[in-house]
Amino acid sequence: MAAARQALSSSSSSSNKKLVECFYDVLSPYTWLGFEVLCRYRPIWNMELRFRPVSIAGIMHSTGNRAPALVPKKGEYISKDLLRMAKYYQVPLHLVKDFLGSVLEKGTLEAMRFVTAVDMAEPQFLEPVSRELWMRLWSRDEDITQPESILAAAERAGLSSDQARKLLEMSSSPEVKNRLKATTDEALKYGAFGLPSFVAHINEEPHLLFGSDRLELLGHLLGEKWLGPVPTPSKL
Ligand SMILES: N[C@@H](CCC(=O)N[C@@H](CS)C(=O)NCC(=O)O)C(=O)O
Repeated sequence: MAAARQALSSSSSSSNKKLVECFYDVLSPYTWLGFEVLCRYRPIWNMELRFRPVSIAGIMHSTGNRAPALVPKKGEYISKDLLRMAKYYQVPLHLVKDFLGSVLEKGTLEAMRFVTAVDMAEPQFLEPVSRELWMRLWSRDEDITQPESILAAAERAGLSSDQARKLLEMSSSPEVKNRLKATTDEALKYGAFGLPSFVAHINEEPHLLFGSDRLELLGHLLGEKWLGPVPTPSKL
């Protein structure tokens, strides 16, 4: 909350942009869809978009929730829904063959600690590093748990191998672990129970929205027009 207040005061003094926080973990495929569409709207809507890395495992554990894919019928539905949404949202998402074993079991804690280190030390790389991790896992079905996988994503995002190694070292520090936990706690305080969780700050009131399918409503709350998942200049 303190971070949101600080971002609000520094942004609102220089512009009227409304702060939108996107709480995310690269384990979540639905979040990737929402993340990409919000990036497309950043130059269109009068908003300041802030990416906030969290731990989805921490959110699930604290709220007593669990991954919907663990309910077999939901898992079946989600496999179809994700592909339909990916096509509609124009995000190159494909299904992971062994989601329960290779993703849920191993988790993304190391990857999200790395992302948090990037946020703290090289914030200009936060967006591309997150995208490259999603590309590895949810587009090419590649590992993101091993250090070399994380380093490969970081270098693809434009970090030098030296920078990436330093960030990897930093990602096991208490500062980074505490920051990831603090951001996860912030999301929980806003009422998050899953991801993506977006928090729109309107008239100093935080509004929590859950789901990549809530972006039209987000636009409505911001007083902005929804132009579909792929807004083009001709529609402006
Ligand atoms: N309808 C939502 C589904 C989002 C979703 O299922 N997110 C998962 C992680 S990928 C989650 O956290 N689910 C928690 C829940 O459904 O309670 C969307 O379109 O984004």
